[in-house]
Amino acid sequence: MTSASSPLANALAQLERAVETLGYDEGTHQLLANPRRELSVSIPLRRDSGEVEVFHGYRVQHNFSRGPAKGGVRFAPSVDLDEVRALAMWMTWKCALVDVPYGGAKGGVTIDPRNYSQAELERVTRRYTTEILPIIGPEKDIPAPDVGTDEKTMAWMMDTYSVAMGHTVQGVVTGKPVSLGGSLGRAEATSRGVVHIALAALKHRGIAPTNATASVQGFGKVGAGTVKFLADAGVKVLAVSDQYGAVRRAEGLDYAALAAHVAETGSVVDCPGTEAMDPAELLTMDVDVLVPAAVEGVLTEDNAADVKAMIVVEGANGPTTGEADAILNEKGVLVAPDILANAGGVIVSYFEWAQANQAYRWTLQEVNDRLAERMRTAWDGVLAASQKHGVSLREAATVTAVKRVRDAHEIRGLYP
Ligand SMILES: NC(=O)C1=CN([C@@H]2O[C@H](COP(=O)(O)OP(=O)(O)OC[C@H]3O[C@@H](n4cnc5c(N)ncnc54)[C@H](OP(=O)(O)O)[C@@H]3O)[C@@H](O)[C@H]2O)C=CC1
Ligand SMILES: O=C(O)CCC(=O)C(=O)O
Repeated sequence: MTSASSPLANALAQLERAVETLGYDEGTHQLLANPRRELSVSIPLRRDSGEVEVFHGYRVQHNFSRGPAKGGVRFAPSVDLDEVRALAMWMTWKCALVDVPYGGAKGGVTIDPRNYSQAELERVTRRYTTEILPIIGPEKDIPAPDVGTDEKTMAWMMDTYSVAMGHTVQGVVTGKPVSLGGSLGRAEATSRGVVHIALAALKHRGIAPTNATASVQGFGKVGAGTVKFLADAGVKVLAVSDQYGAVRRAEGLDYAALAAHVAETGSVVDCPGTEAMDPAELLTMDVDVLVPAAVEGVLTEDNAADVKAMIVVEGANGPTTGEADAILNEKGVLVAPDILANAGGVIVSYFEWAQANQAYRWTLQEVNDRLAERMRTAWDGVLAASQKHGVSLREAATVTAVKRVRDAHEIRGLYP
């Protein structure tokens, strides 16, 4: 059952508003609301101890009107079919918004990877890949990392798929290790993109980066790089959190010290030179920019009114519930929505796929320059649409993306 503030309810409500604005009929609405294809699988694992455990896994392909489906694979205890449906729908809008030639998909396995050995995670990944193998492929659906997965997961997925095909297929996943055909710059691309948007938003609000402060929720693949690139730009990052707690430093956190401490202990908690703080307080502390970069639904009707940041940059997918979004808009907070702010990852995934298809490697400079250009273009377009129509950045972004997807259906002749 989808609760009123669940990610799926949130994604469907965003779509409904865009459909209303665009004046589409109910048939078109349903075409855009329903995933094209969903696969639920069960994944038996023989644990290192010899016991057998069975996990649930999913791959949802929301739309392929603009190209093959594209989106990450999440390993987390929260994963269920509705969460994956929401994330797949957001991928469709994200890919359309930044104009990469993909539809949207997402996958996941309901598992807490922290409780399993690397050998167990490899077996889970290989079995999951085998189960979803009939519907993935470089021209069908191209997975990538998300919460709880990484380049190693992608290497196992690529290998499992390639063994089944009888030859190496680099284009079946992105976010692979560079030594296996991954792109230079993919690992940090989402964070770089988040920071391009944060800096554009600060500029729009007339705040110099060197006068700005920020807090970042999450210190994983997206959050850690965000701390680094914000600090590199001169922004003082005052606080950061992970699943275990939060830390702060009034003079600004030292990224290198945090990264070294996390490499040693697995958490930002107790990093030397920092003070412990309540993780909930990080979301409402007095900073210019708040970057939620962990999970969905963290800004809610219960804390949105207390948010002091005047800029929120959504590194995570769906961190703001519909109710919180309305409160933040009412307060005049500039919310850079997920489908814009965290699109750097899929943009460089597209570059990685293009490099695999071309069998030609781009330099890091080329990747970063092209990423920056695409993020700037997307920001300018969304800001212009929001100003022209007097709507939030989220509404402007969603309407732009939904229209592109619906237009692709119409041009292809698949339109009802
Ligand atoms: N990776 C990518 O390229 C992209 C990711 N995203 C989105 O960004 C978000 C983060 O993904 P990613 O960085 O890849 O995932 P990771 O698994 O690498 O990191 C997740 C981070 O969130 C932390 N976390 C989890 N739950 C909480 C919580 N309740 N409070 C505070 N921190 C928490 C984790 O803590 P701990 O370290 O303790 O486990 C970890 O630091 C997700 O919404 C994802 O969908 C969006 C676009 C692309
Ligand atoms: O890189 C990709 O293909 C997708 C990344 C992703 O899952 C996301 O943007 O949410």
